[in-house]
Amino acid sequence: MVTTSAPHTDPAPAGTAGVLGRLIGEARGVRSRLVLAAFLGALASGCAVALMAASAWLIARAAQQPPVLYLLVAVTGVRAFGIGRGVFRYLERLVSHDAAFRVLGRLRERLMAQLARLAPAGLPVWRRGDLLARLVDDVQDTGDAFLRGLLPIAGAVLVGGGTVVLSFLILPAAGAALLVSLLVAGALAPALSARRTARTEREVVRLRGERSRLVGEMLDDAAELAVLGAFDDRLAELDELAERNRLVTARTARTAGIAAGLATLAMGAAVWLATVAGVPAVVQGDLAPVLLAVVVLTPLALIDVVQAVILAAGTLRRSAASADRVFGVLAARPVVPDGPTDPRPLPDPAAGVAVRVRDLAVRWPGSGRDAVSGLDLDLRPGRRIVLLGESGSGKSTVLAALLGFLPVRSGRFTVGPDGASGAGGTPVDQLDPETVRGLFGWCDHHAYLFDSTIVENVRLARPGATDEDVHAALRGAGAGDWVDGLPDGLHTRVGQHGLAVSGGQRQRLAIARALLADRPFLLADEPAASLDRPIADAVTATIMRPDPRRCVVLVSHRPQDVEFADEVLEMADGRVVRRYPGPRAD
Ligand SMILES: Nc1ncnc2c1ncn2[C@@H]1O[C@H](COP(=O)(O)OP(=O)(O)OP(=O)(O)O)[C@@H](O)[C@H]1O
Repeated sequence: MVTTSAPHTDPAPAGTAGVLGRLIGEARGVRSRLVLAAFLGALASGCAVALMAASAWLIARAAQQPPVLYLLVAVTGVRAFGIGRGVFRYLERLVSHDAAFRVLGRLRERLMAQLARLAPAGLPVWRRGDLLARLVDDVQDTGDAFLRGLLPIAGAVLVGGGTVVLSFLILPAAGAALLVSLLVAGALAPALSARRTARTEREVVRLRGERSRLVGEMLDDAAELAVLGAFDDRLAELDELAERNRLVTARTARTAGIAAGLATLAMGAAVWLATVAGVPAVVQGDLAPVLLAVVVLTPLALIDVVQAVILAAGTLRRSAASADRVFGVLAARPVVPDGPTDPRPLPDPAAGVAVRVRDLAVRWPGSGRDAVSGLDLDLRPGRRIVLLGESGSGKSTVLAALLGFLPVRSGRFTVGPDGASGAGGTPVDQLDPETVRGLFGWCDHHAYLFDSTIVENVRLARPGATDEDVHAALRGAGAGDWVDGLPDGLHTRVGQHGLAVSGGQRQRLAIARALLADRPFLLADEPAASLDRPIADAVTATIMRPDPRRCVVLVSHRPQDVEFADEVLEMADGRVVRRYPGPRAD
């Protein structure tokens, strides 16, 4: 079976500033939307501050009992700011989410393309659950860097700066006091909390990946763990992770709480300082009494703004840790290099294609030795080759190499028209890897079935195929009678992971897929493994049925399978140790 595993360690985490810089780089094309969102956010917060200032002025002025006409503008202003706050916040949400989702959409597309480049040999460097956490939760958190991080901070700077200028114009001492308070509340408090929680935010994200990995493994292997009695150990491990997560989260929350308290105190100090500076100014006639209410009360409206900055600072650190994990996937180098920019054309498959392998050596990522070496192989239309050998002798690796899942370390691997000499073939590294892979059909005993119908599961191999084509492939795979006997026929659902079908039926669906794909080369990796002898014989006979257009390579543990072969290769320790013609050889 073609599976891979290699230890993976993420590179050292990048600093928050570096990751955020890269994230801003990712926002190409939506930057004007982000700037607009920052302005709309500032307008919404600005309306809240203006509402407080206008209300303060209105109350103070009303206390002087002027003709009501003098109050009308302020009354209208209070209404307008009250409405404006909601309207601008709504618009800000609309624009910022639109921008963030565009960035995330592009990021997800690139991640999917990267997974396709890495699969299959390069993917298992991440455990499944961890990779899933990176693709779902971490990408989501990455979007928060804009929505709950950068934008609230940009809005706070704009509205905080504007309020300081306003206060300064009314009473310079109050403006200066507000500036200092804002620096303490909006910069010093978040910076202090950042120092204390720099590692914990990263740890929260890492623990989430760990948890996801563990839960994934428990769900995948639930039956085996239950039988082995190992479920409780896993649950205990999960509990331990949850406890560590609780401790780390509590520490982060405590620090954020202290920072929020400090910020509130600083803003309270701004109110107090404005009062201390404002009252003598009123007594000396330097400040109108109604404006005293404005400079004293306005800082209160900024408390929400600075609290949002403190939350944003925490969000930015967590988002940066998440984005770093996402960028880690994007930065992974594929095991097999991308194809040439200007690939040579393939021979026309209809006219017959031949694959020629000479002295080929390949090795798995992370392994220090070649899994297969010195391999010679000739695949031509109509040939049936059986690979025999002990477990671990390298049979599946030969198929992985043919499928282009592993790079050629040494030797020759060429594709050319049938009948051409070796020199007539083109080396695979000069061809488009996808096109070369398109020459091969693949069928192994772990064929994955999606929770869908039989027809859709088989049609995966050729998306444009009609129901009749699928039915013909199923008949070819010896599953025609079984499918016809089902109440819903082709449209019967196979259940989650194909649990509603037996092992033999699953194999036949896998063969039907390979037949429907109708590729010139069919690679079958122990398709009859774990099947009863009569069913295994029937499945193998179906795959090895003579077809002058198709070449089949069968990996098998069953010596009796040589009866179908033109050529038999026996492998041991990654090398072909014996090669002889099969009974069907010309
Ligand atoms: N992902 C991998 N990473 C590292 N080494 C691997 C990997 N997959 C296979 N190998 C190694 O390659 C060698 C050949 O394994 P391979 O799976 O090709 O043997 P096989 O003959 O197909 O065995 P089986 O019959 O059990 O499937 C073994 O030493 C194995 O440990």
